[in-house]
Amino acid sequence: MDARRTFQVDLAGLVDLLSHHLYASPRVYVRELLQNAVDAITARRLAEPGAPGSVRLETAGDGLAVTDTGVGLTEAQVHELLATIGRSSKRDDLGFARHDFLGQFGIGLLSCFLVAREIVVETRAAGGQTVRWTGYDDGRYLVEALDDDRPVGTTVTLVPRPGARSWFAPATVLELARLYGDQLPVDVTVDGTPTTGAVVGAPWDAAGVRAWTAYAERTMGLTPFDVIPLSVPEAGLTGAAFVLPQLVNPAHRGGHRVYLKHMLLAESAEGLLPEWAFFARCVVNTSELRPTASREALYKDGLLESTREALGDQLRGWLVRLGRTDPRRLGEFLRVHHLGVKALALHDDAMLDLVATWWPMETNVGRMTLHDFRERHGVLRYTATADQFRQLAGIAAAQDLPLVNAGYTYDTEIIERLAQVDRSVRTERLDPSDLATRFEVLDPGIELGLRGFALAAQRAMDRLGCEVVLRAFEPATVPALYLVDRETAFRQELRSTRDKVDPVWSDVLSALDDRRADTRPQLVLNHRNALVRRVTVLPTADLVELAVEALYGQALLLGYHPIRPADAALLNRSFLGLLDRAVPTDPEDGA
Ligand SMILES: Nc1ncnc2c1ncn2[C@@H]1O[C@H](COP(=O)(O)OP(=O)(O)OP(=O)(O)O)[C@@H](O)[C@H]1O
Repeated sequence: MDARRTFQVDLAGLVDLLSHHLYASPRVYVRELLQNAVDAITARRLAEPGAPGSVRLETAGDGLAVTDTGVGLTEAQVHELLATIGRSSKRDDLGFARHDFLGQFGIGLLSCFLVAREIVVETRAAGGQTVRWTGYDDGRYLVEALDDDRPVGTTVTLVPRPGARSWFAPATVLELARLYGDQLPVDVTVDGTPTTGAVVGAPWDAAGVRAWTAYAERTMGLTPFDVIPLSVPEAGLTGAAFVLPQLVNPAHRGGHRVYLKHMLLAESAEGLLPEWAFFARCVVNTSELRPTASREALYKDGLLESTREALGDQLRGWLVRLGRTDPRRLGEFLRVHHLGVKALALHDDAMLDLVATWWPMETNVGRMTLHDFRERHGVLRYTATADQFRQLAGIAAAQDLPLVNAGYTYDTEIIERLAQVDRSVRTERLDPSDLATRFEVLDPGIELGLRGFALAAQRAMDRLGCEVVLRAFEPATVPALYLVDRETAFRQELRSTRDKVDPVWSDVLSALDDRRADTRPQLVLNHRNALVRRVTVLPTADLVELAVEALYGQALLLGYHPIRPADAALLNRSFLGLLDRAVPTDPEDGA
């Protein structure tokens, strides 16, 4: 005996699955109905090219009727296609989706049960009799032959579920039909109002910038900085990328408006552009990319990947072209989107060149591009933090050292990458302690005369692990500089972090620390500065200490160095000490 049986399907359970796990919202029911109507018209036109193509949605009573001029179904087809979940007429003999059609899974009609308790399909195929199929949400269905002579086509009528009536409000149906179907190549009306064609269409093939701009304003509420036409023939894709007029957060990946065979798939699809292209939003129509079963996103496959690359190339091409033909406009673009372009430059030579040629950077000899800086000054000398630039820009300029502020995001990497890509590019990261080697040493006679001062000053600074050096440098207005080499600065920061974190991290950080490698930070006093010269001849060691401590504190603050507790205590002491000496004592006050 053959023990094989057929699965039973619990329709209520399946509808629940669809509504809670497959579709994001019941609103997709309008899309599925439109899609079936359009596919039926396509099927009819395959045999009868001049056949009418219209879809009428009518919100009579509290339900909805959708009438199409498509192929219709024979009674046998009704039994086969409507009564079997997962059966579709839109797949070929091998079970692949047929290219002409939108549907493929054989579950679309089921989605109507998200909002309807009853679905009635009245349909007539050419040469056949009208058939009425009534499906109930408990899984029963009824098929009857009708004796009427309606034109070839189908009317699907939905009887709302209690609680789902709002999905059938005329304004809602109109809005949804427009949303999903405004690009369909057939006439769709909702209660007589057209929703397709020139009224709200996208200018797919007209492709004029003005038409696209108007489209972007209408659908995305933005006036693009520019419109880049897109085309990827292997994906049957055409459309446009809108360059955003404002800065967007790179972490917030914007979605794209994707139409699949002219039916809206998603208003915010991801994965169509490479991540770096966050300055653009697309609207595209594709015939070859595949939808996920919920039809709300693109299926991630090799074709999507190669399409993404091709679209990335088209955006990159636009940027490079703009650099060649309209640098002023490229400048405007970069002012808004430089972060994205710089991120791109880390991997892409054309973008690297674009940034080096067109992006003006802050330098201590005025704003200029890296390209111009190199032409004028040879070596790309830079500081890796903006604080260091602020501290050293003026001093370096006075020593004739042109300096780029590479403290902004990606700038250091970009400069270093320039040297990797082109061996003739020389770069140099300025180490503050190297700067001291460019300062003039004092005349040995003068130096000898200041020995007493130097000893007292060094005594004051020993407590802070700092070495006092006397030099002469420009600008003379700067009395003192606190210079610490890069490695030591790093370890100092590590130590101050370690003091603040919990023991586990503290141990990890200790392992990175090697005090023996520390070089002592230097307090460089400027003998060209009049105040410093006066300090060097102060009569007592006490006063020298106070004054040197004050100069130290000022140099720390000026250089944006971190203030440790010991520094704060010292600043306090020297400030109050100096104040005490500056303010006359009150004769009345015994103290
Ligand atoms: N308006 C219609 N006119 C003619 N045939 C229809 C109509 N609506 C549905 N059908 C038939 O019913 C079948 C099942 O429809 P259903 O919407 O469930 O799945 P599908 O459109 O094939 O695939 P998908 O789940 O991807 O939408 C279709 O393949 C089609 O043959």
